[in-house]
Amino acid sequence: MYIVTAKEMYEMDRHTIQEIGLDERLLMENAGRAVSSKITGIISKQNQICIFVGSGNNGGDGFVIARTLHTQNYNVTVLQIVPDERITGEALYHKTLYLNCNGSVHVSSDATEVDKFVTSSDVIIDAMIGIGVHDELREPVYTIVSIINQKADFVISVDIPTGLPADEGITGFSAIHADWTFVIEAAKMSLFLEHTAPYYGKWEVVPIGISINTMDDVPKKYTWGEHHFRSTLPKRDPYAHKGTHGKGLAIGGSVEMPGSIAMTAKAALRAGAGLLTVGTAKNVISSIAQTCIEATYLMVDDHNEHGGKAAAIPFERFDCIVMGMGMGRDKEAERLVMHVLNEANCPVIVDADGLFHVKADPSILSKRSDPIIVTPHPGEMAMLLEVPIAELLEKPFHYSRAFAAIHQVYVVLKGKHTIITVPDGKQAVNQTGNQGLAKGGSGDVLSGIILAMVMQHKNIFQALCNACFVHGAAADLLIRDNHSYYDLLATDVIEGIPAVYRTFL
Ligand SMILES: NC(=O)C1=CN([C@@H]2O[C@H](COP(=O)(O)OP(=O)(O)OC[C@H]3O[C@@H](n4cnc5c(N)ncnc54)[C@H](OP(=O)(O)O)[C@@H]3O)[C@@H](O)[C@H]2O)[C@@H](O)CC1
Ligand SMILES: [K+]
Repeated sequence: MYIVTAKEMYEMDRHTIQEIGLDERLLMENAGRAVSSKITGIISKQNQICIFVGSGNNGGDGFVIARTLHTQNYNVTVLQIVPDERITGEALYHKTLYLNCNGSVHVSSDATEVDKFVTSSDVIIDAMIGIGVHDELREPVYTIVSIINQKADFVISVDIPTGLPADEGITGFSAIHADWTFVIEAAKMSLFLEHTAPYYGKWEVVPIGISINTMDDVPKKYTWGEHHFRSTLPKRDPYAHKGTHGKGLAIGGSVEMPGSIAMTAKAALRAGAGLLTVGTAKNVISSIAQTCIEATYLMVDDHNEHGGKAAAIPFERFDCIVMGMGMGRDKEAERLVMHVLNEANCPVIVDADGLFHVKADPSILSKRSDPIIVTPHPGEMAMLLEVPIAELLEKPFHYSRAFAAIHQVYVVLKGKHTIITVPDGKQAVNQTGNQGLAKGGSGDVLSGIILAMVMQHKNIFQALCNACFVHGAAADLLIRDNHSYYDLLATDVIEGIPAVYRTFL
């Protein structure tokens, strides 16, 4: 499923209409029909339905929905919130068809009238404004939206809640708070932003026959879900040996935080790493070796003796390295991070404290020829980019792309909607996971899964997307079967990985 800006969506519409030749009124018919067939799945013929229609093509979709529901004997009426002369083009064509079927249309934007329609309806269908919104809502739409938000029982938005921007980076708006939104053809960016996503309520994307196979410039953002995972996870070769599945090195852990690296190691092994070495401080080895007996250990740093021993890391033995989890923020850890980035000739994943050390000299990233993957949470990403966290969260696609391009790295920006970005700007949003993952250790587990996936895939983008998928899906299955959002632990997620493989493969 593509994720688009308003501009990209208009270009997809234009291409379908002008280059493919699909009549615009037919496209509107498809849109209205597709949304109607979803709406009939969640309302009943006993419901009083009022469709709020505006002057653009979103309103045109509303008239198609009105006719479709009316001809199927639903109790439906239209409240047109703009004067008749504002309904033009294909929207007027569809209004005429609806009227020809004896559909009823009231024209009013008066607050008292609107209030009456809202309070006497069980279901409001919002087809006032779609992706054509610009700036903050003007009157009378502003007041109509407020009345609906305060008094409506159940609101279904068509394409996007009225008033909500489709794009990232816009904060000054007021919008419908929908219970459900049926999104037309492609997910709009605002579905994945913390400050806009809640306005959609539940949502589903409905295809309407847009055809973009012949477009020169297809959108570079899409969602990553079950069918991607199934089709891209490499099959295990029956003749494989442990080396086939990668020799990984996980560097991190400190006396204060020995658990982080243990979780990374266990998660990597559960996710399919062939061999796993933990590189950590001497006194950390003794404390975690019992909990992760499948791993081997390498002493990379000993704070009690003579400082770093990083030079002793046999880089040639490893296919991929992950570092940073619980390693601490002292100078020795920084030296170790820089040493690995300078010397390792395999993909390196930098997480947690590793990112803090990279901040000292981010130019080190673009100097490497082997791939680098950074896995920040929003706070770490904001720190790396030197922007306020709120600003980052308003434009996470933009900032991920900027960081990936400047430093030529892969970025996994963790969050409710984890965004995976490739240096060339391609982006995916992972579709699995839940709020149970908002706990200490979650990122350490993801790092381990990423390590395992990078070693098993040829394509790093697919590896990162599949790692996020596995991590989130493990949490989803655990919540479904035997945990709650409250009690889920990072170690439970590791033990949930087998269920992901057994369910989806
Ligand atoms: N292209 C296609 O073929 C297809 C398009 N499709 C559908 O069309 C939708 C896009 O349609 P669109 O481009 O006509 O814009 P739309 O969202 O209806 O809004 C325009 C109206 O909003 C008004 N308005 C804007 N800002 C405002 C504000 N701040 N405060 C108040 N009013 C404001 C603006 O008024 P104006 O500012 O011009 O006075 C104008 O009247 C899309 O979301 C999808 O549902 C599908 O059917 C598939 C085929
Ligand atoms: K709408």
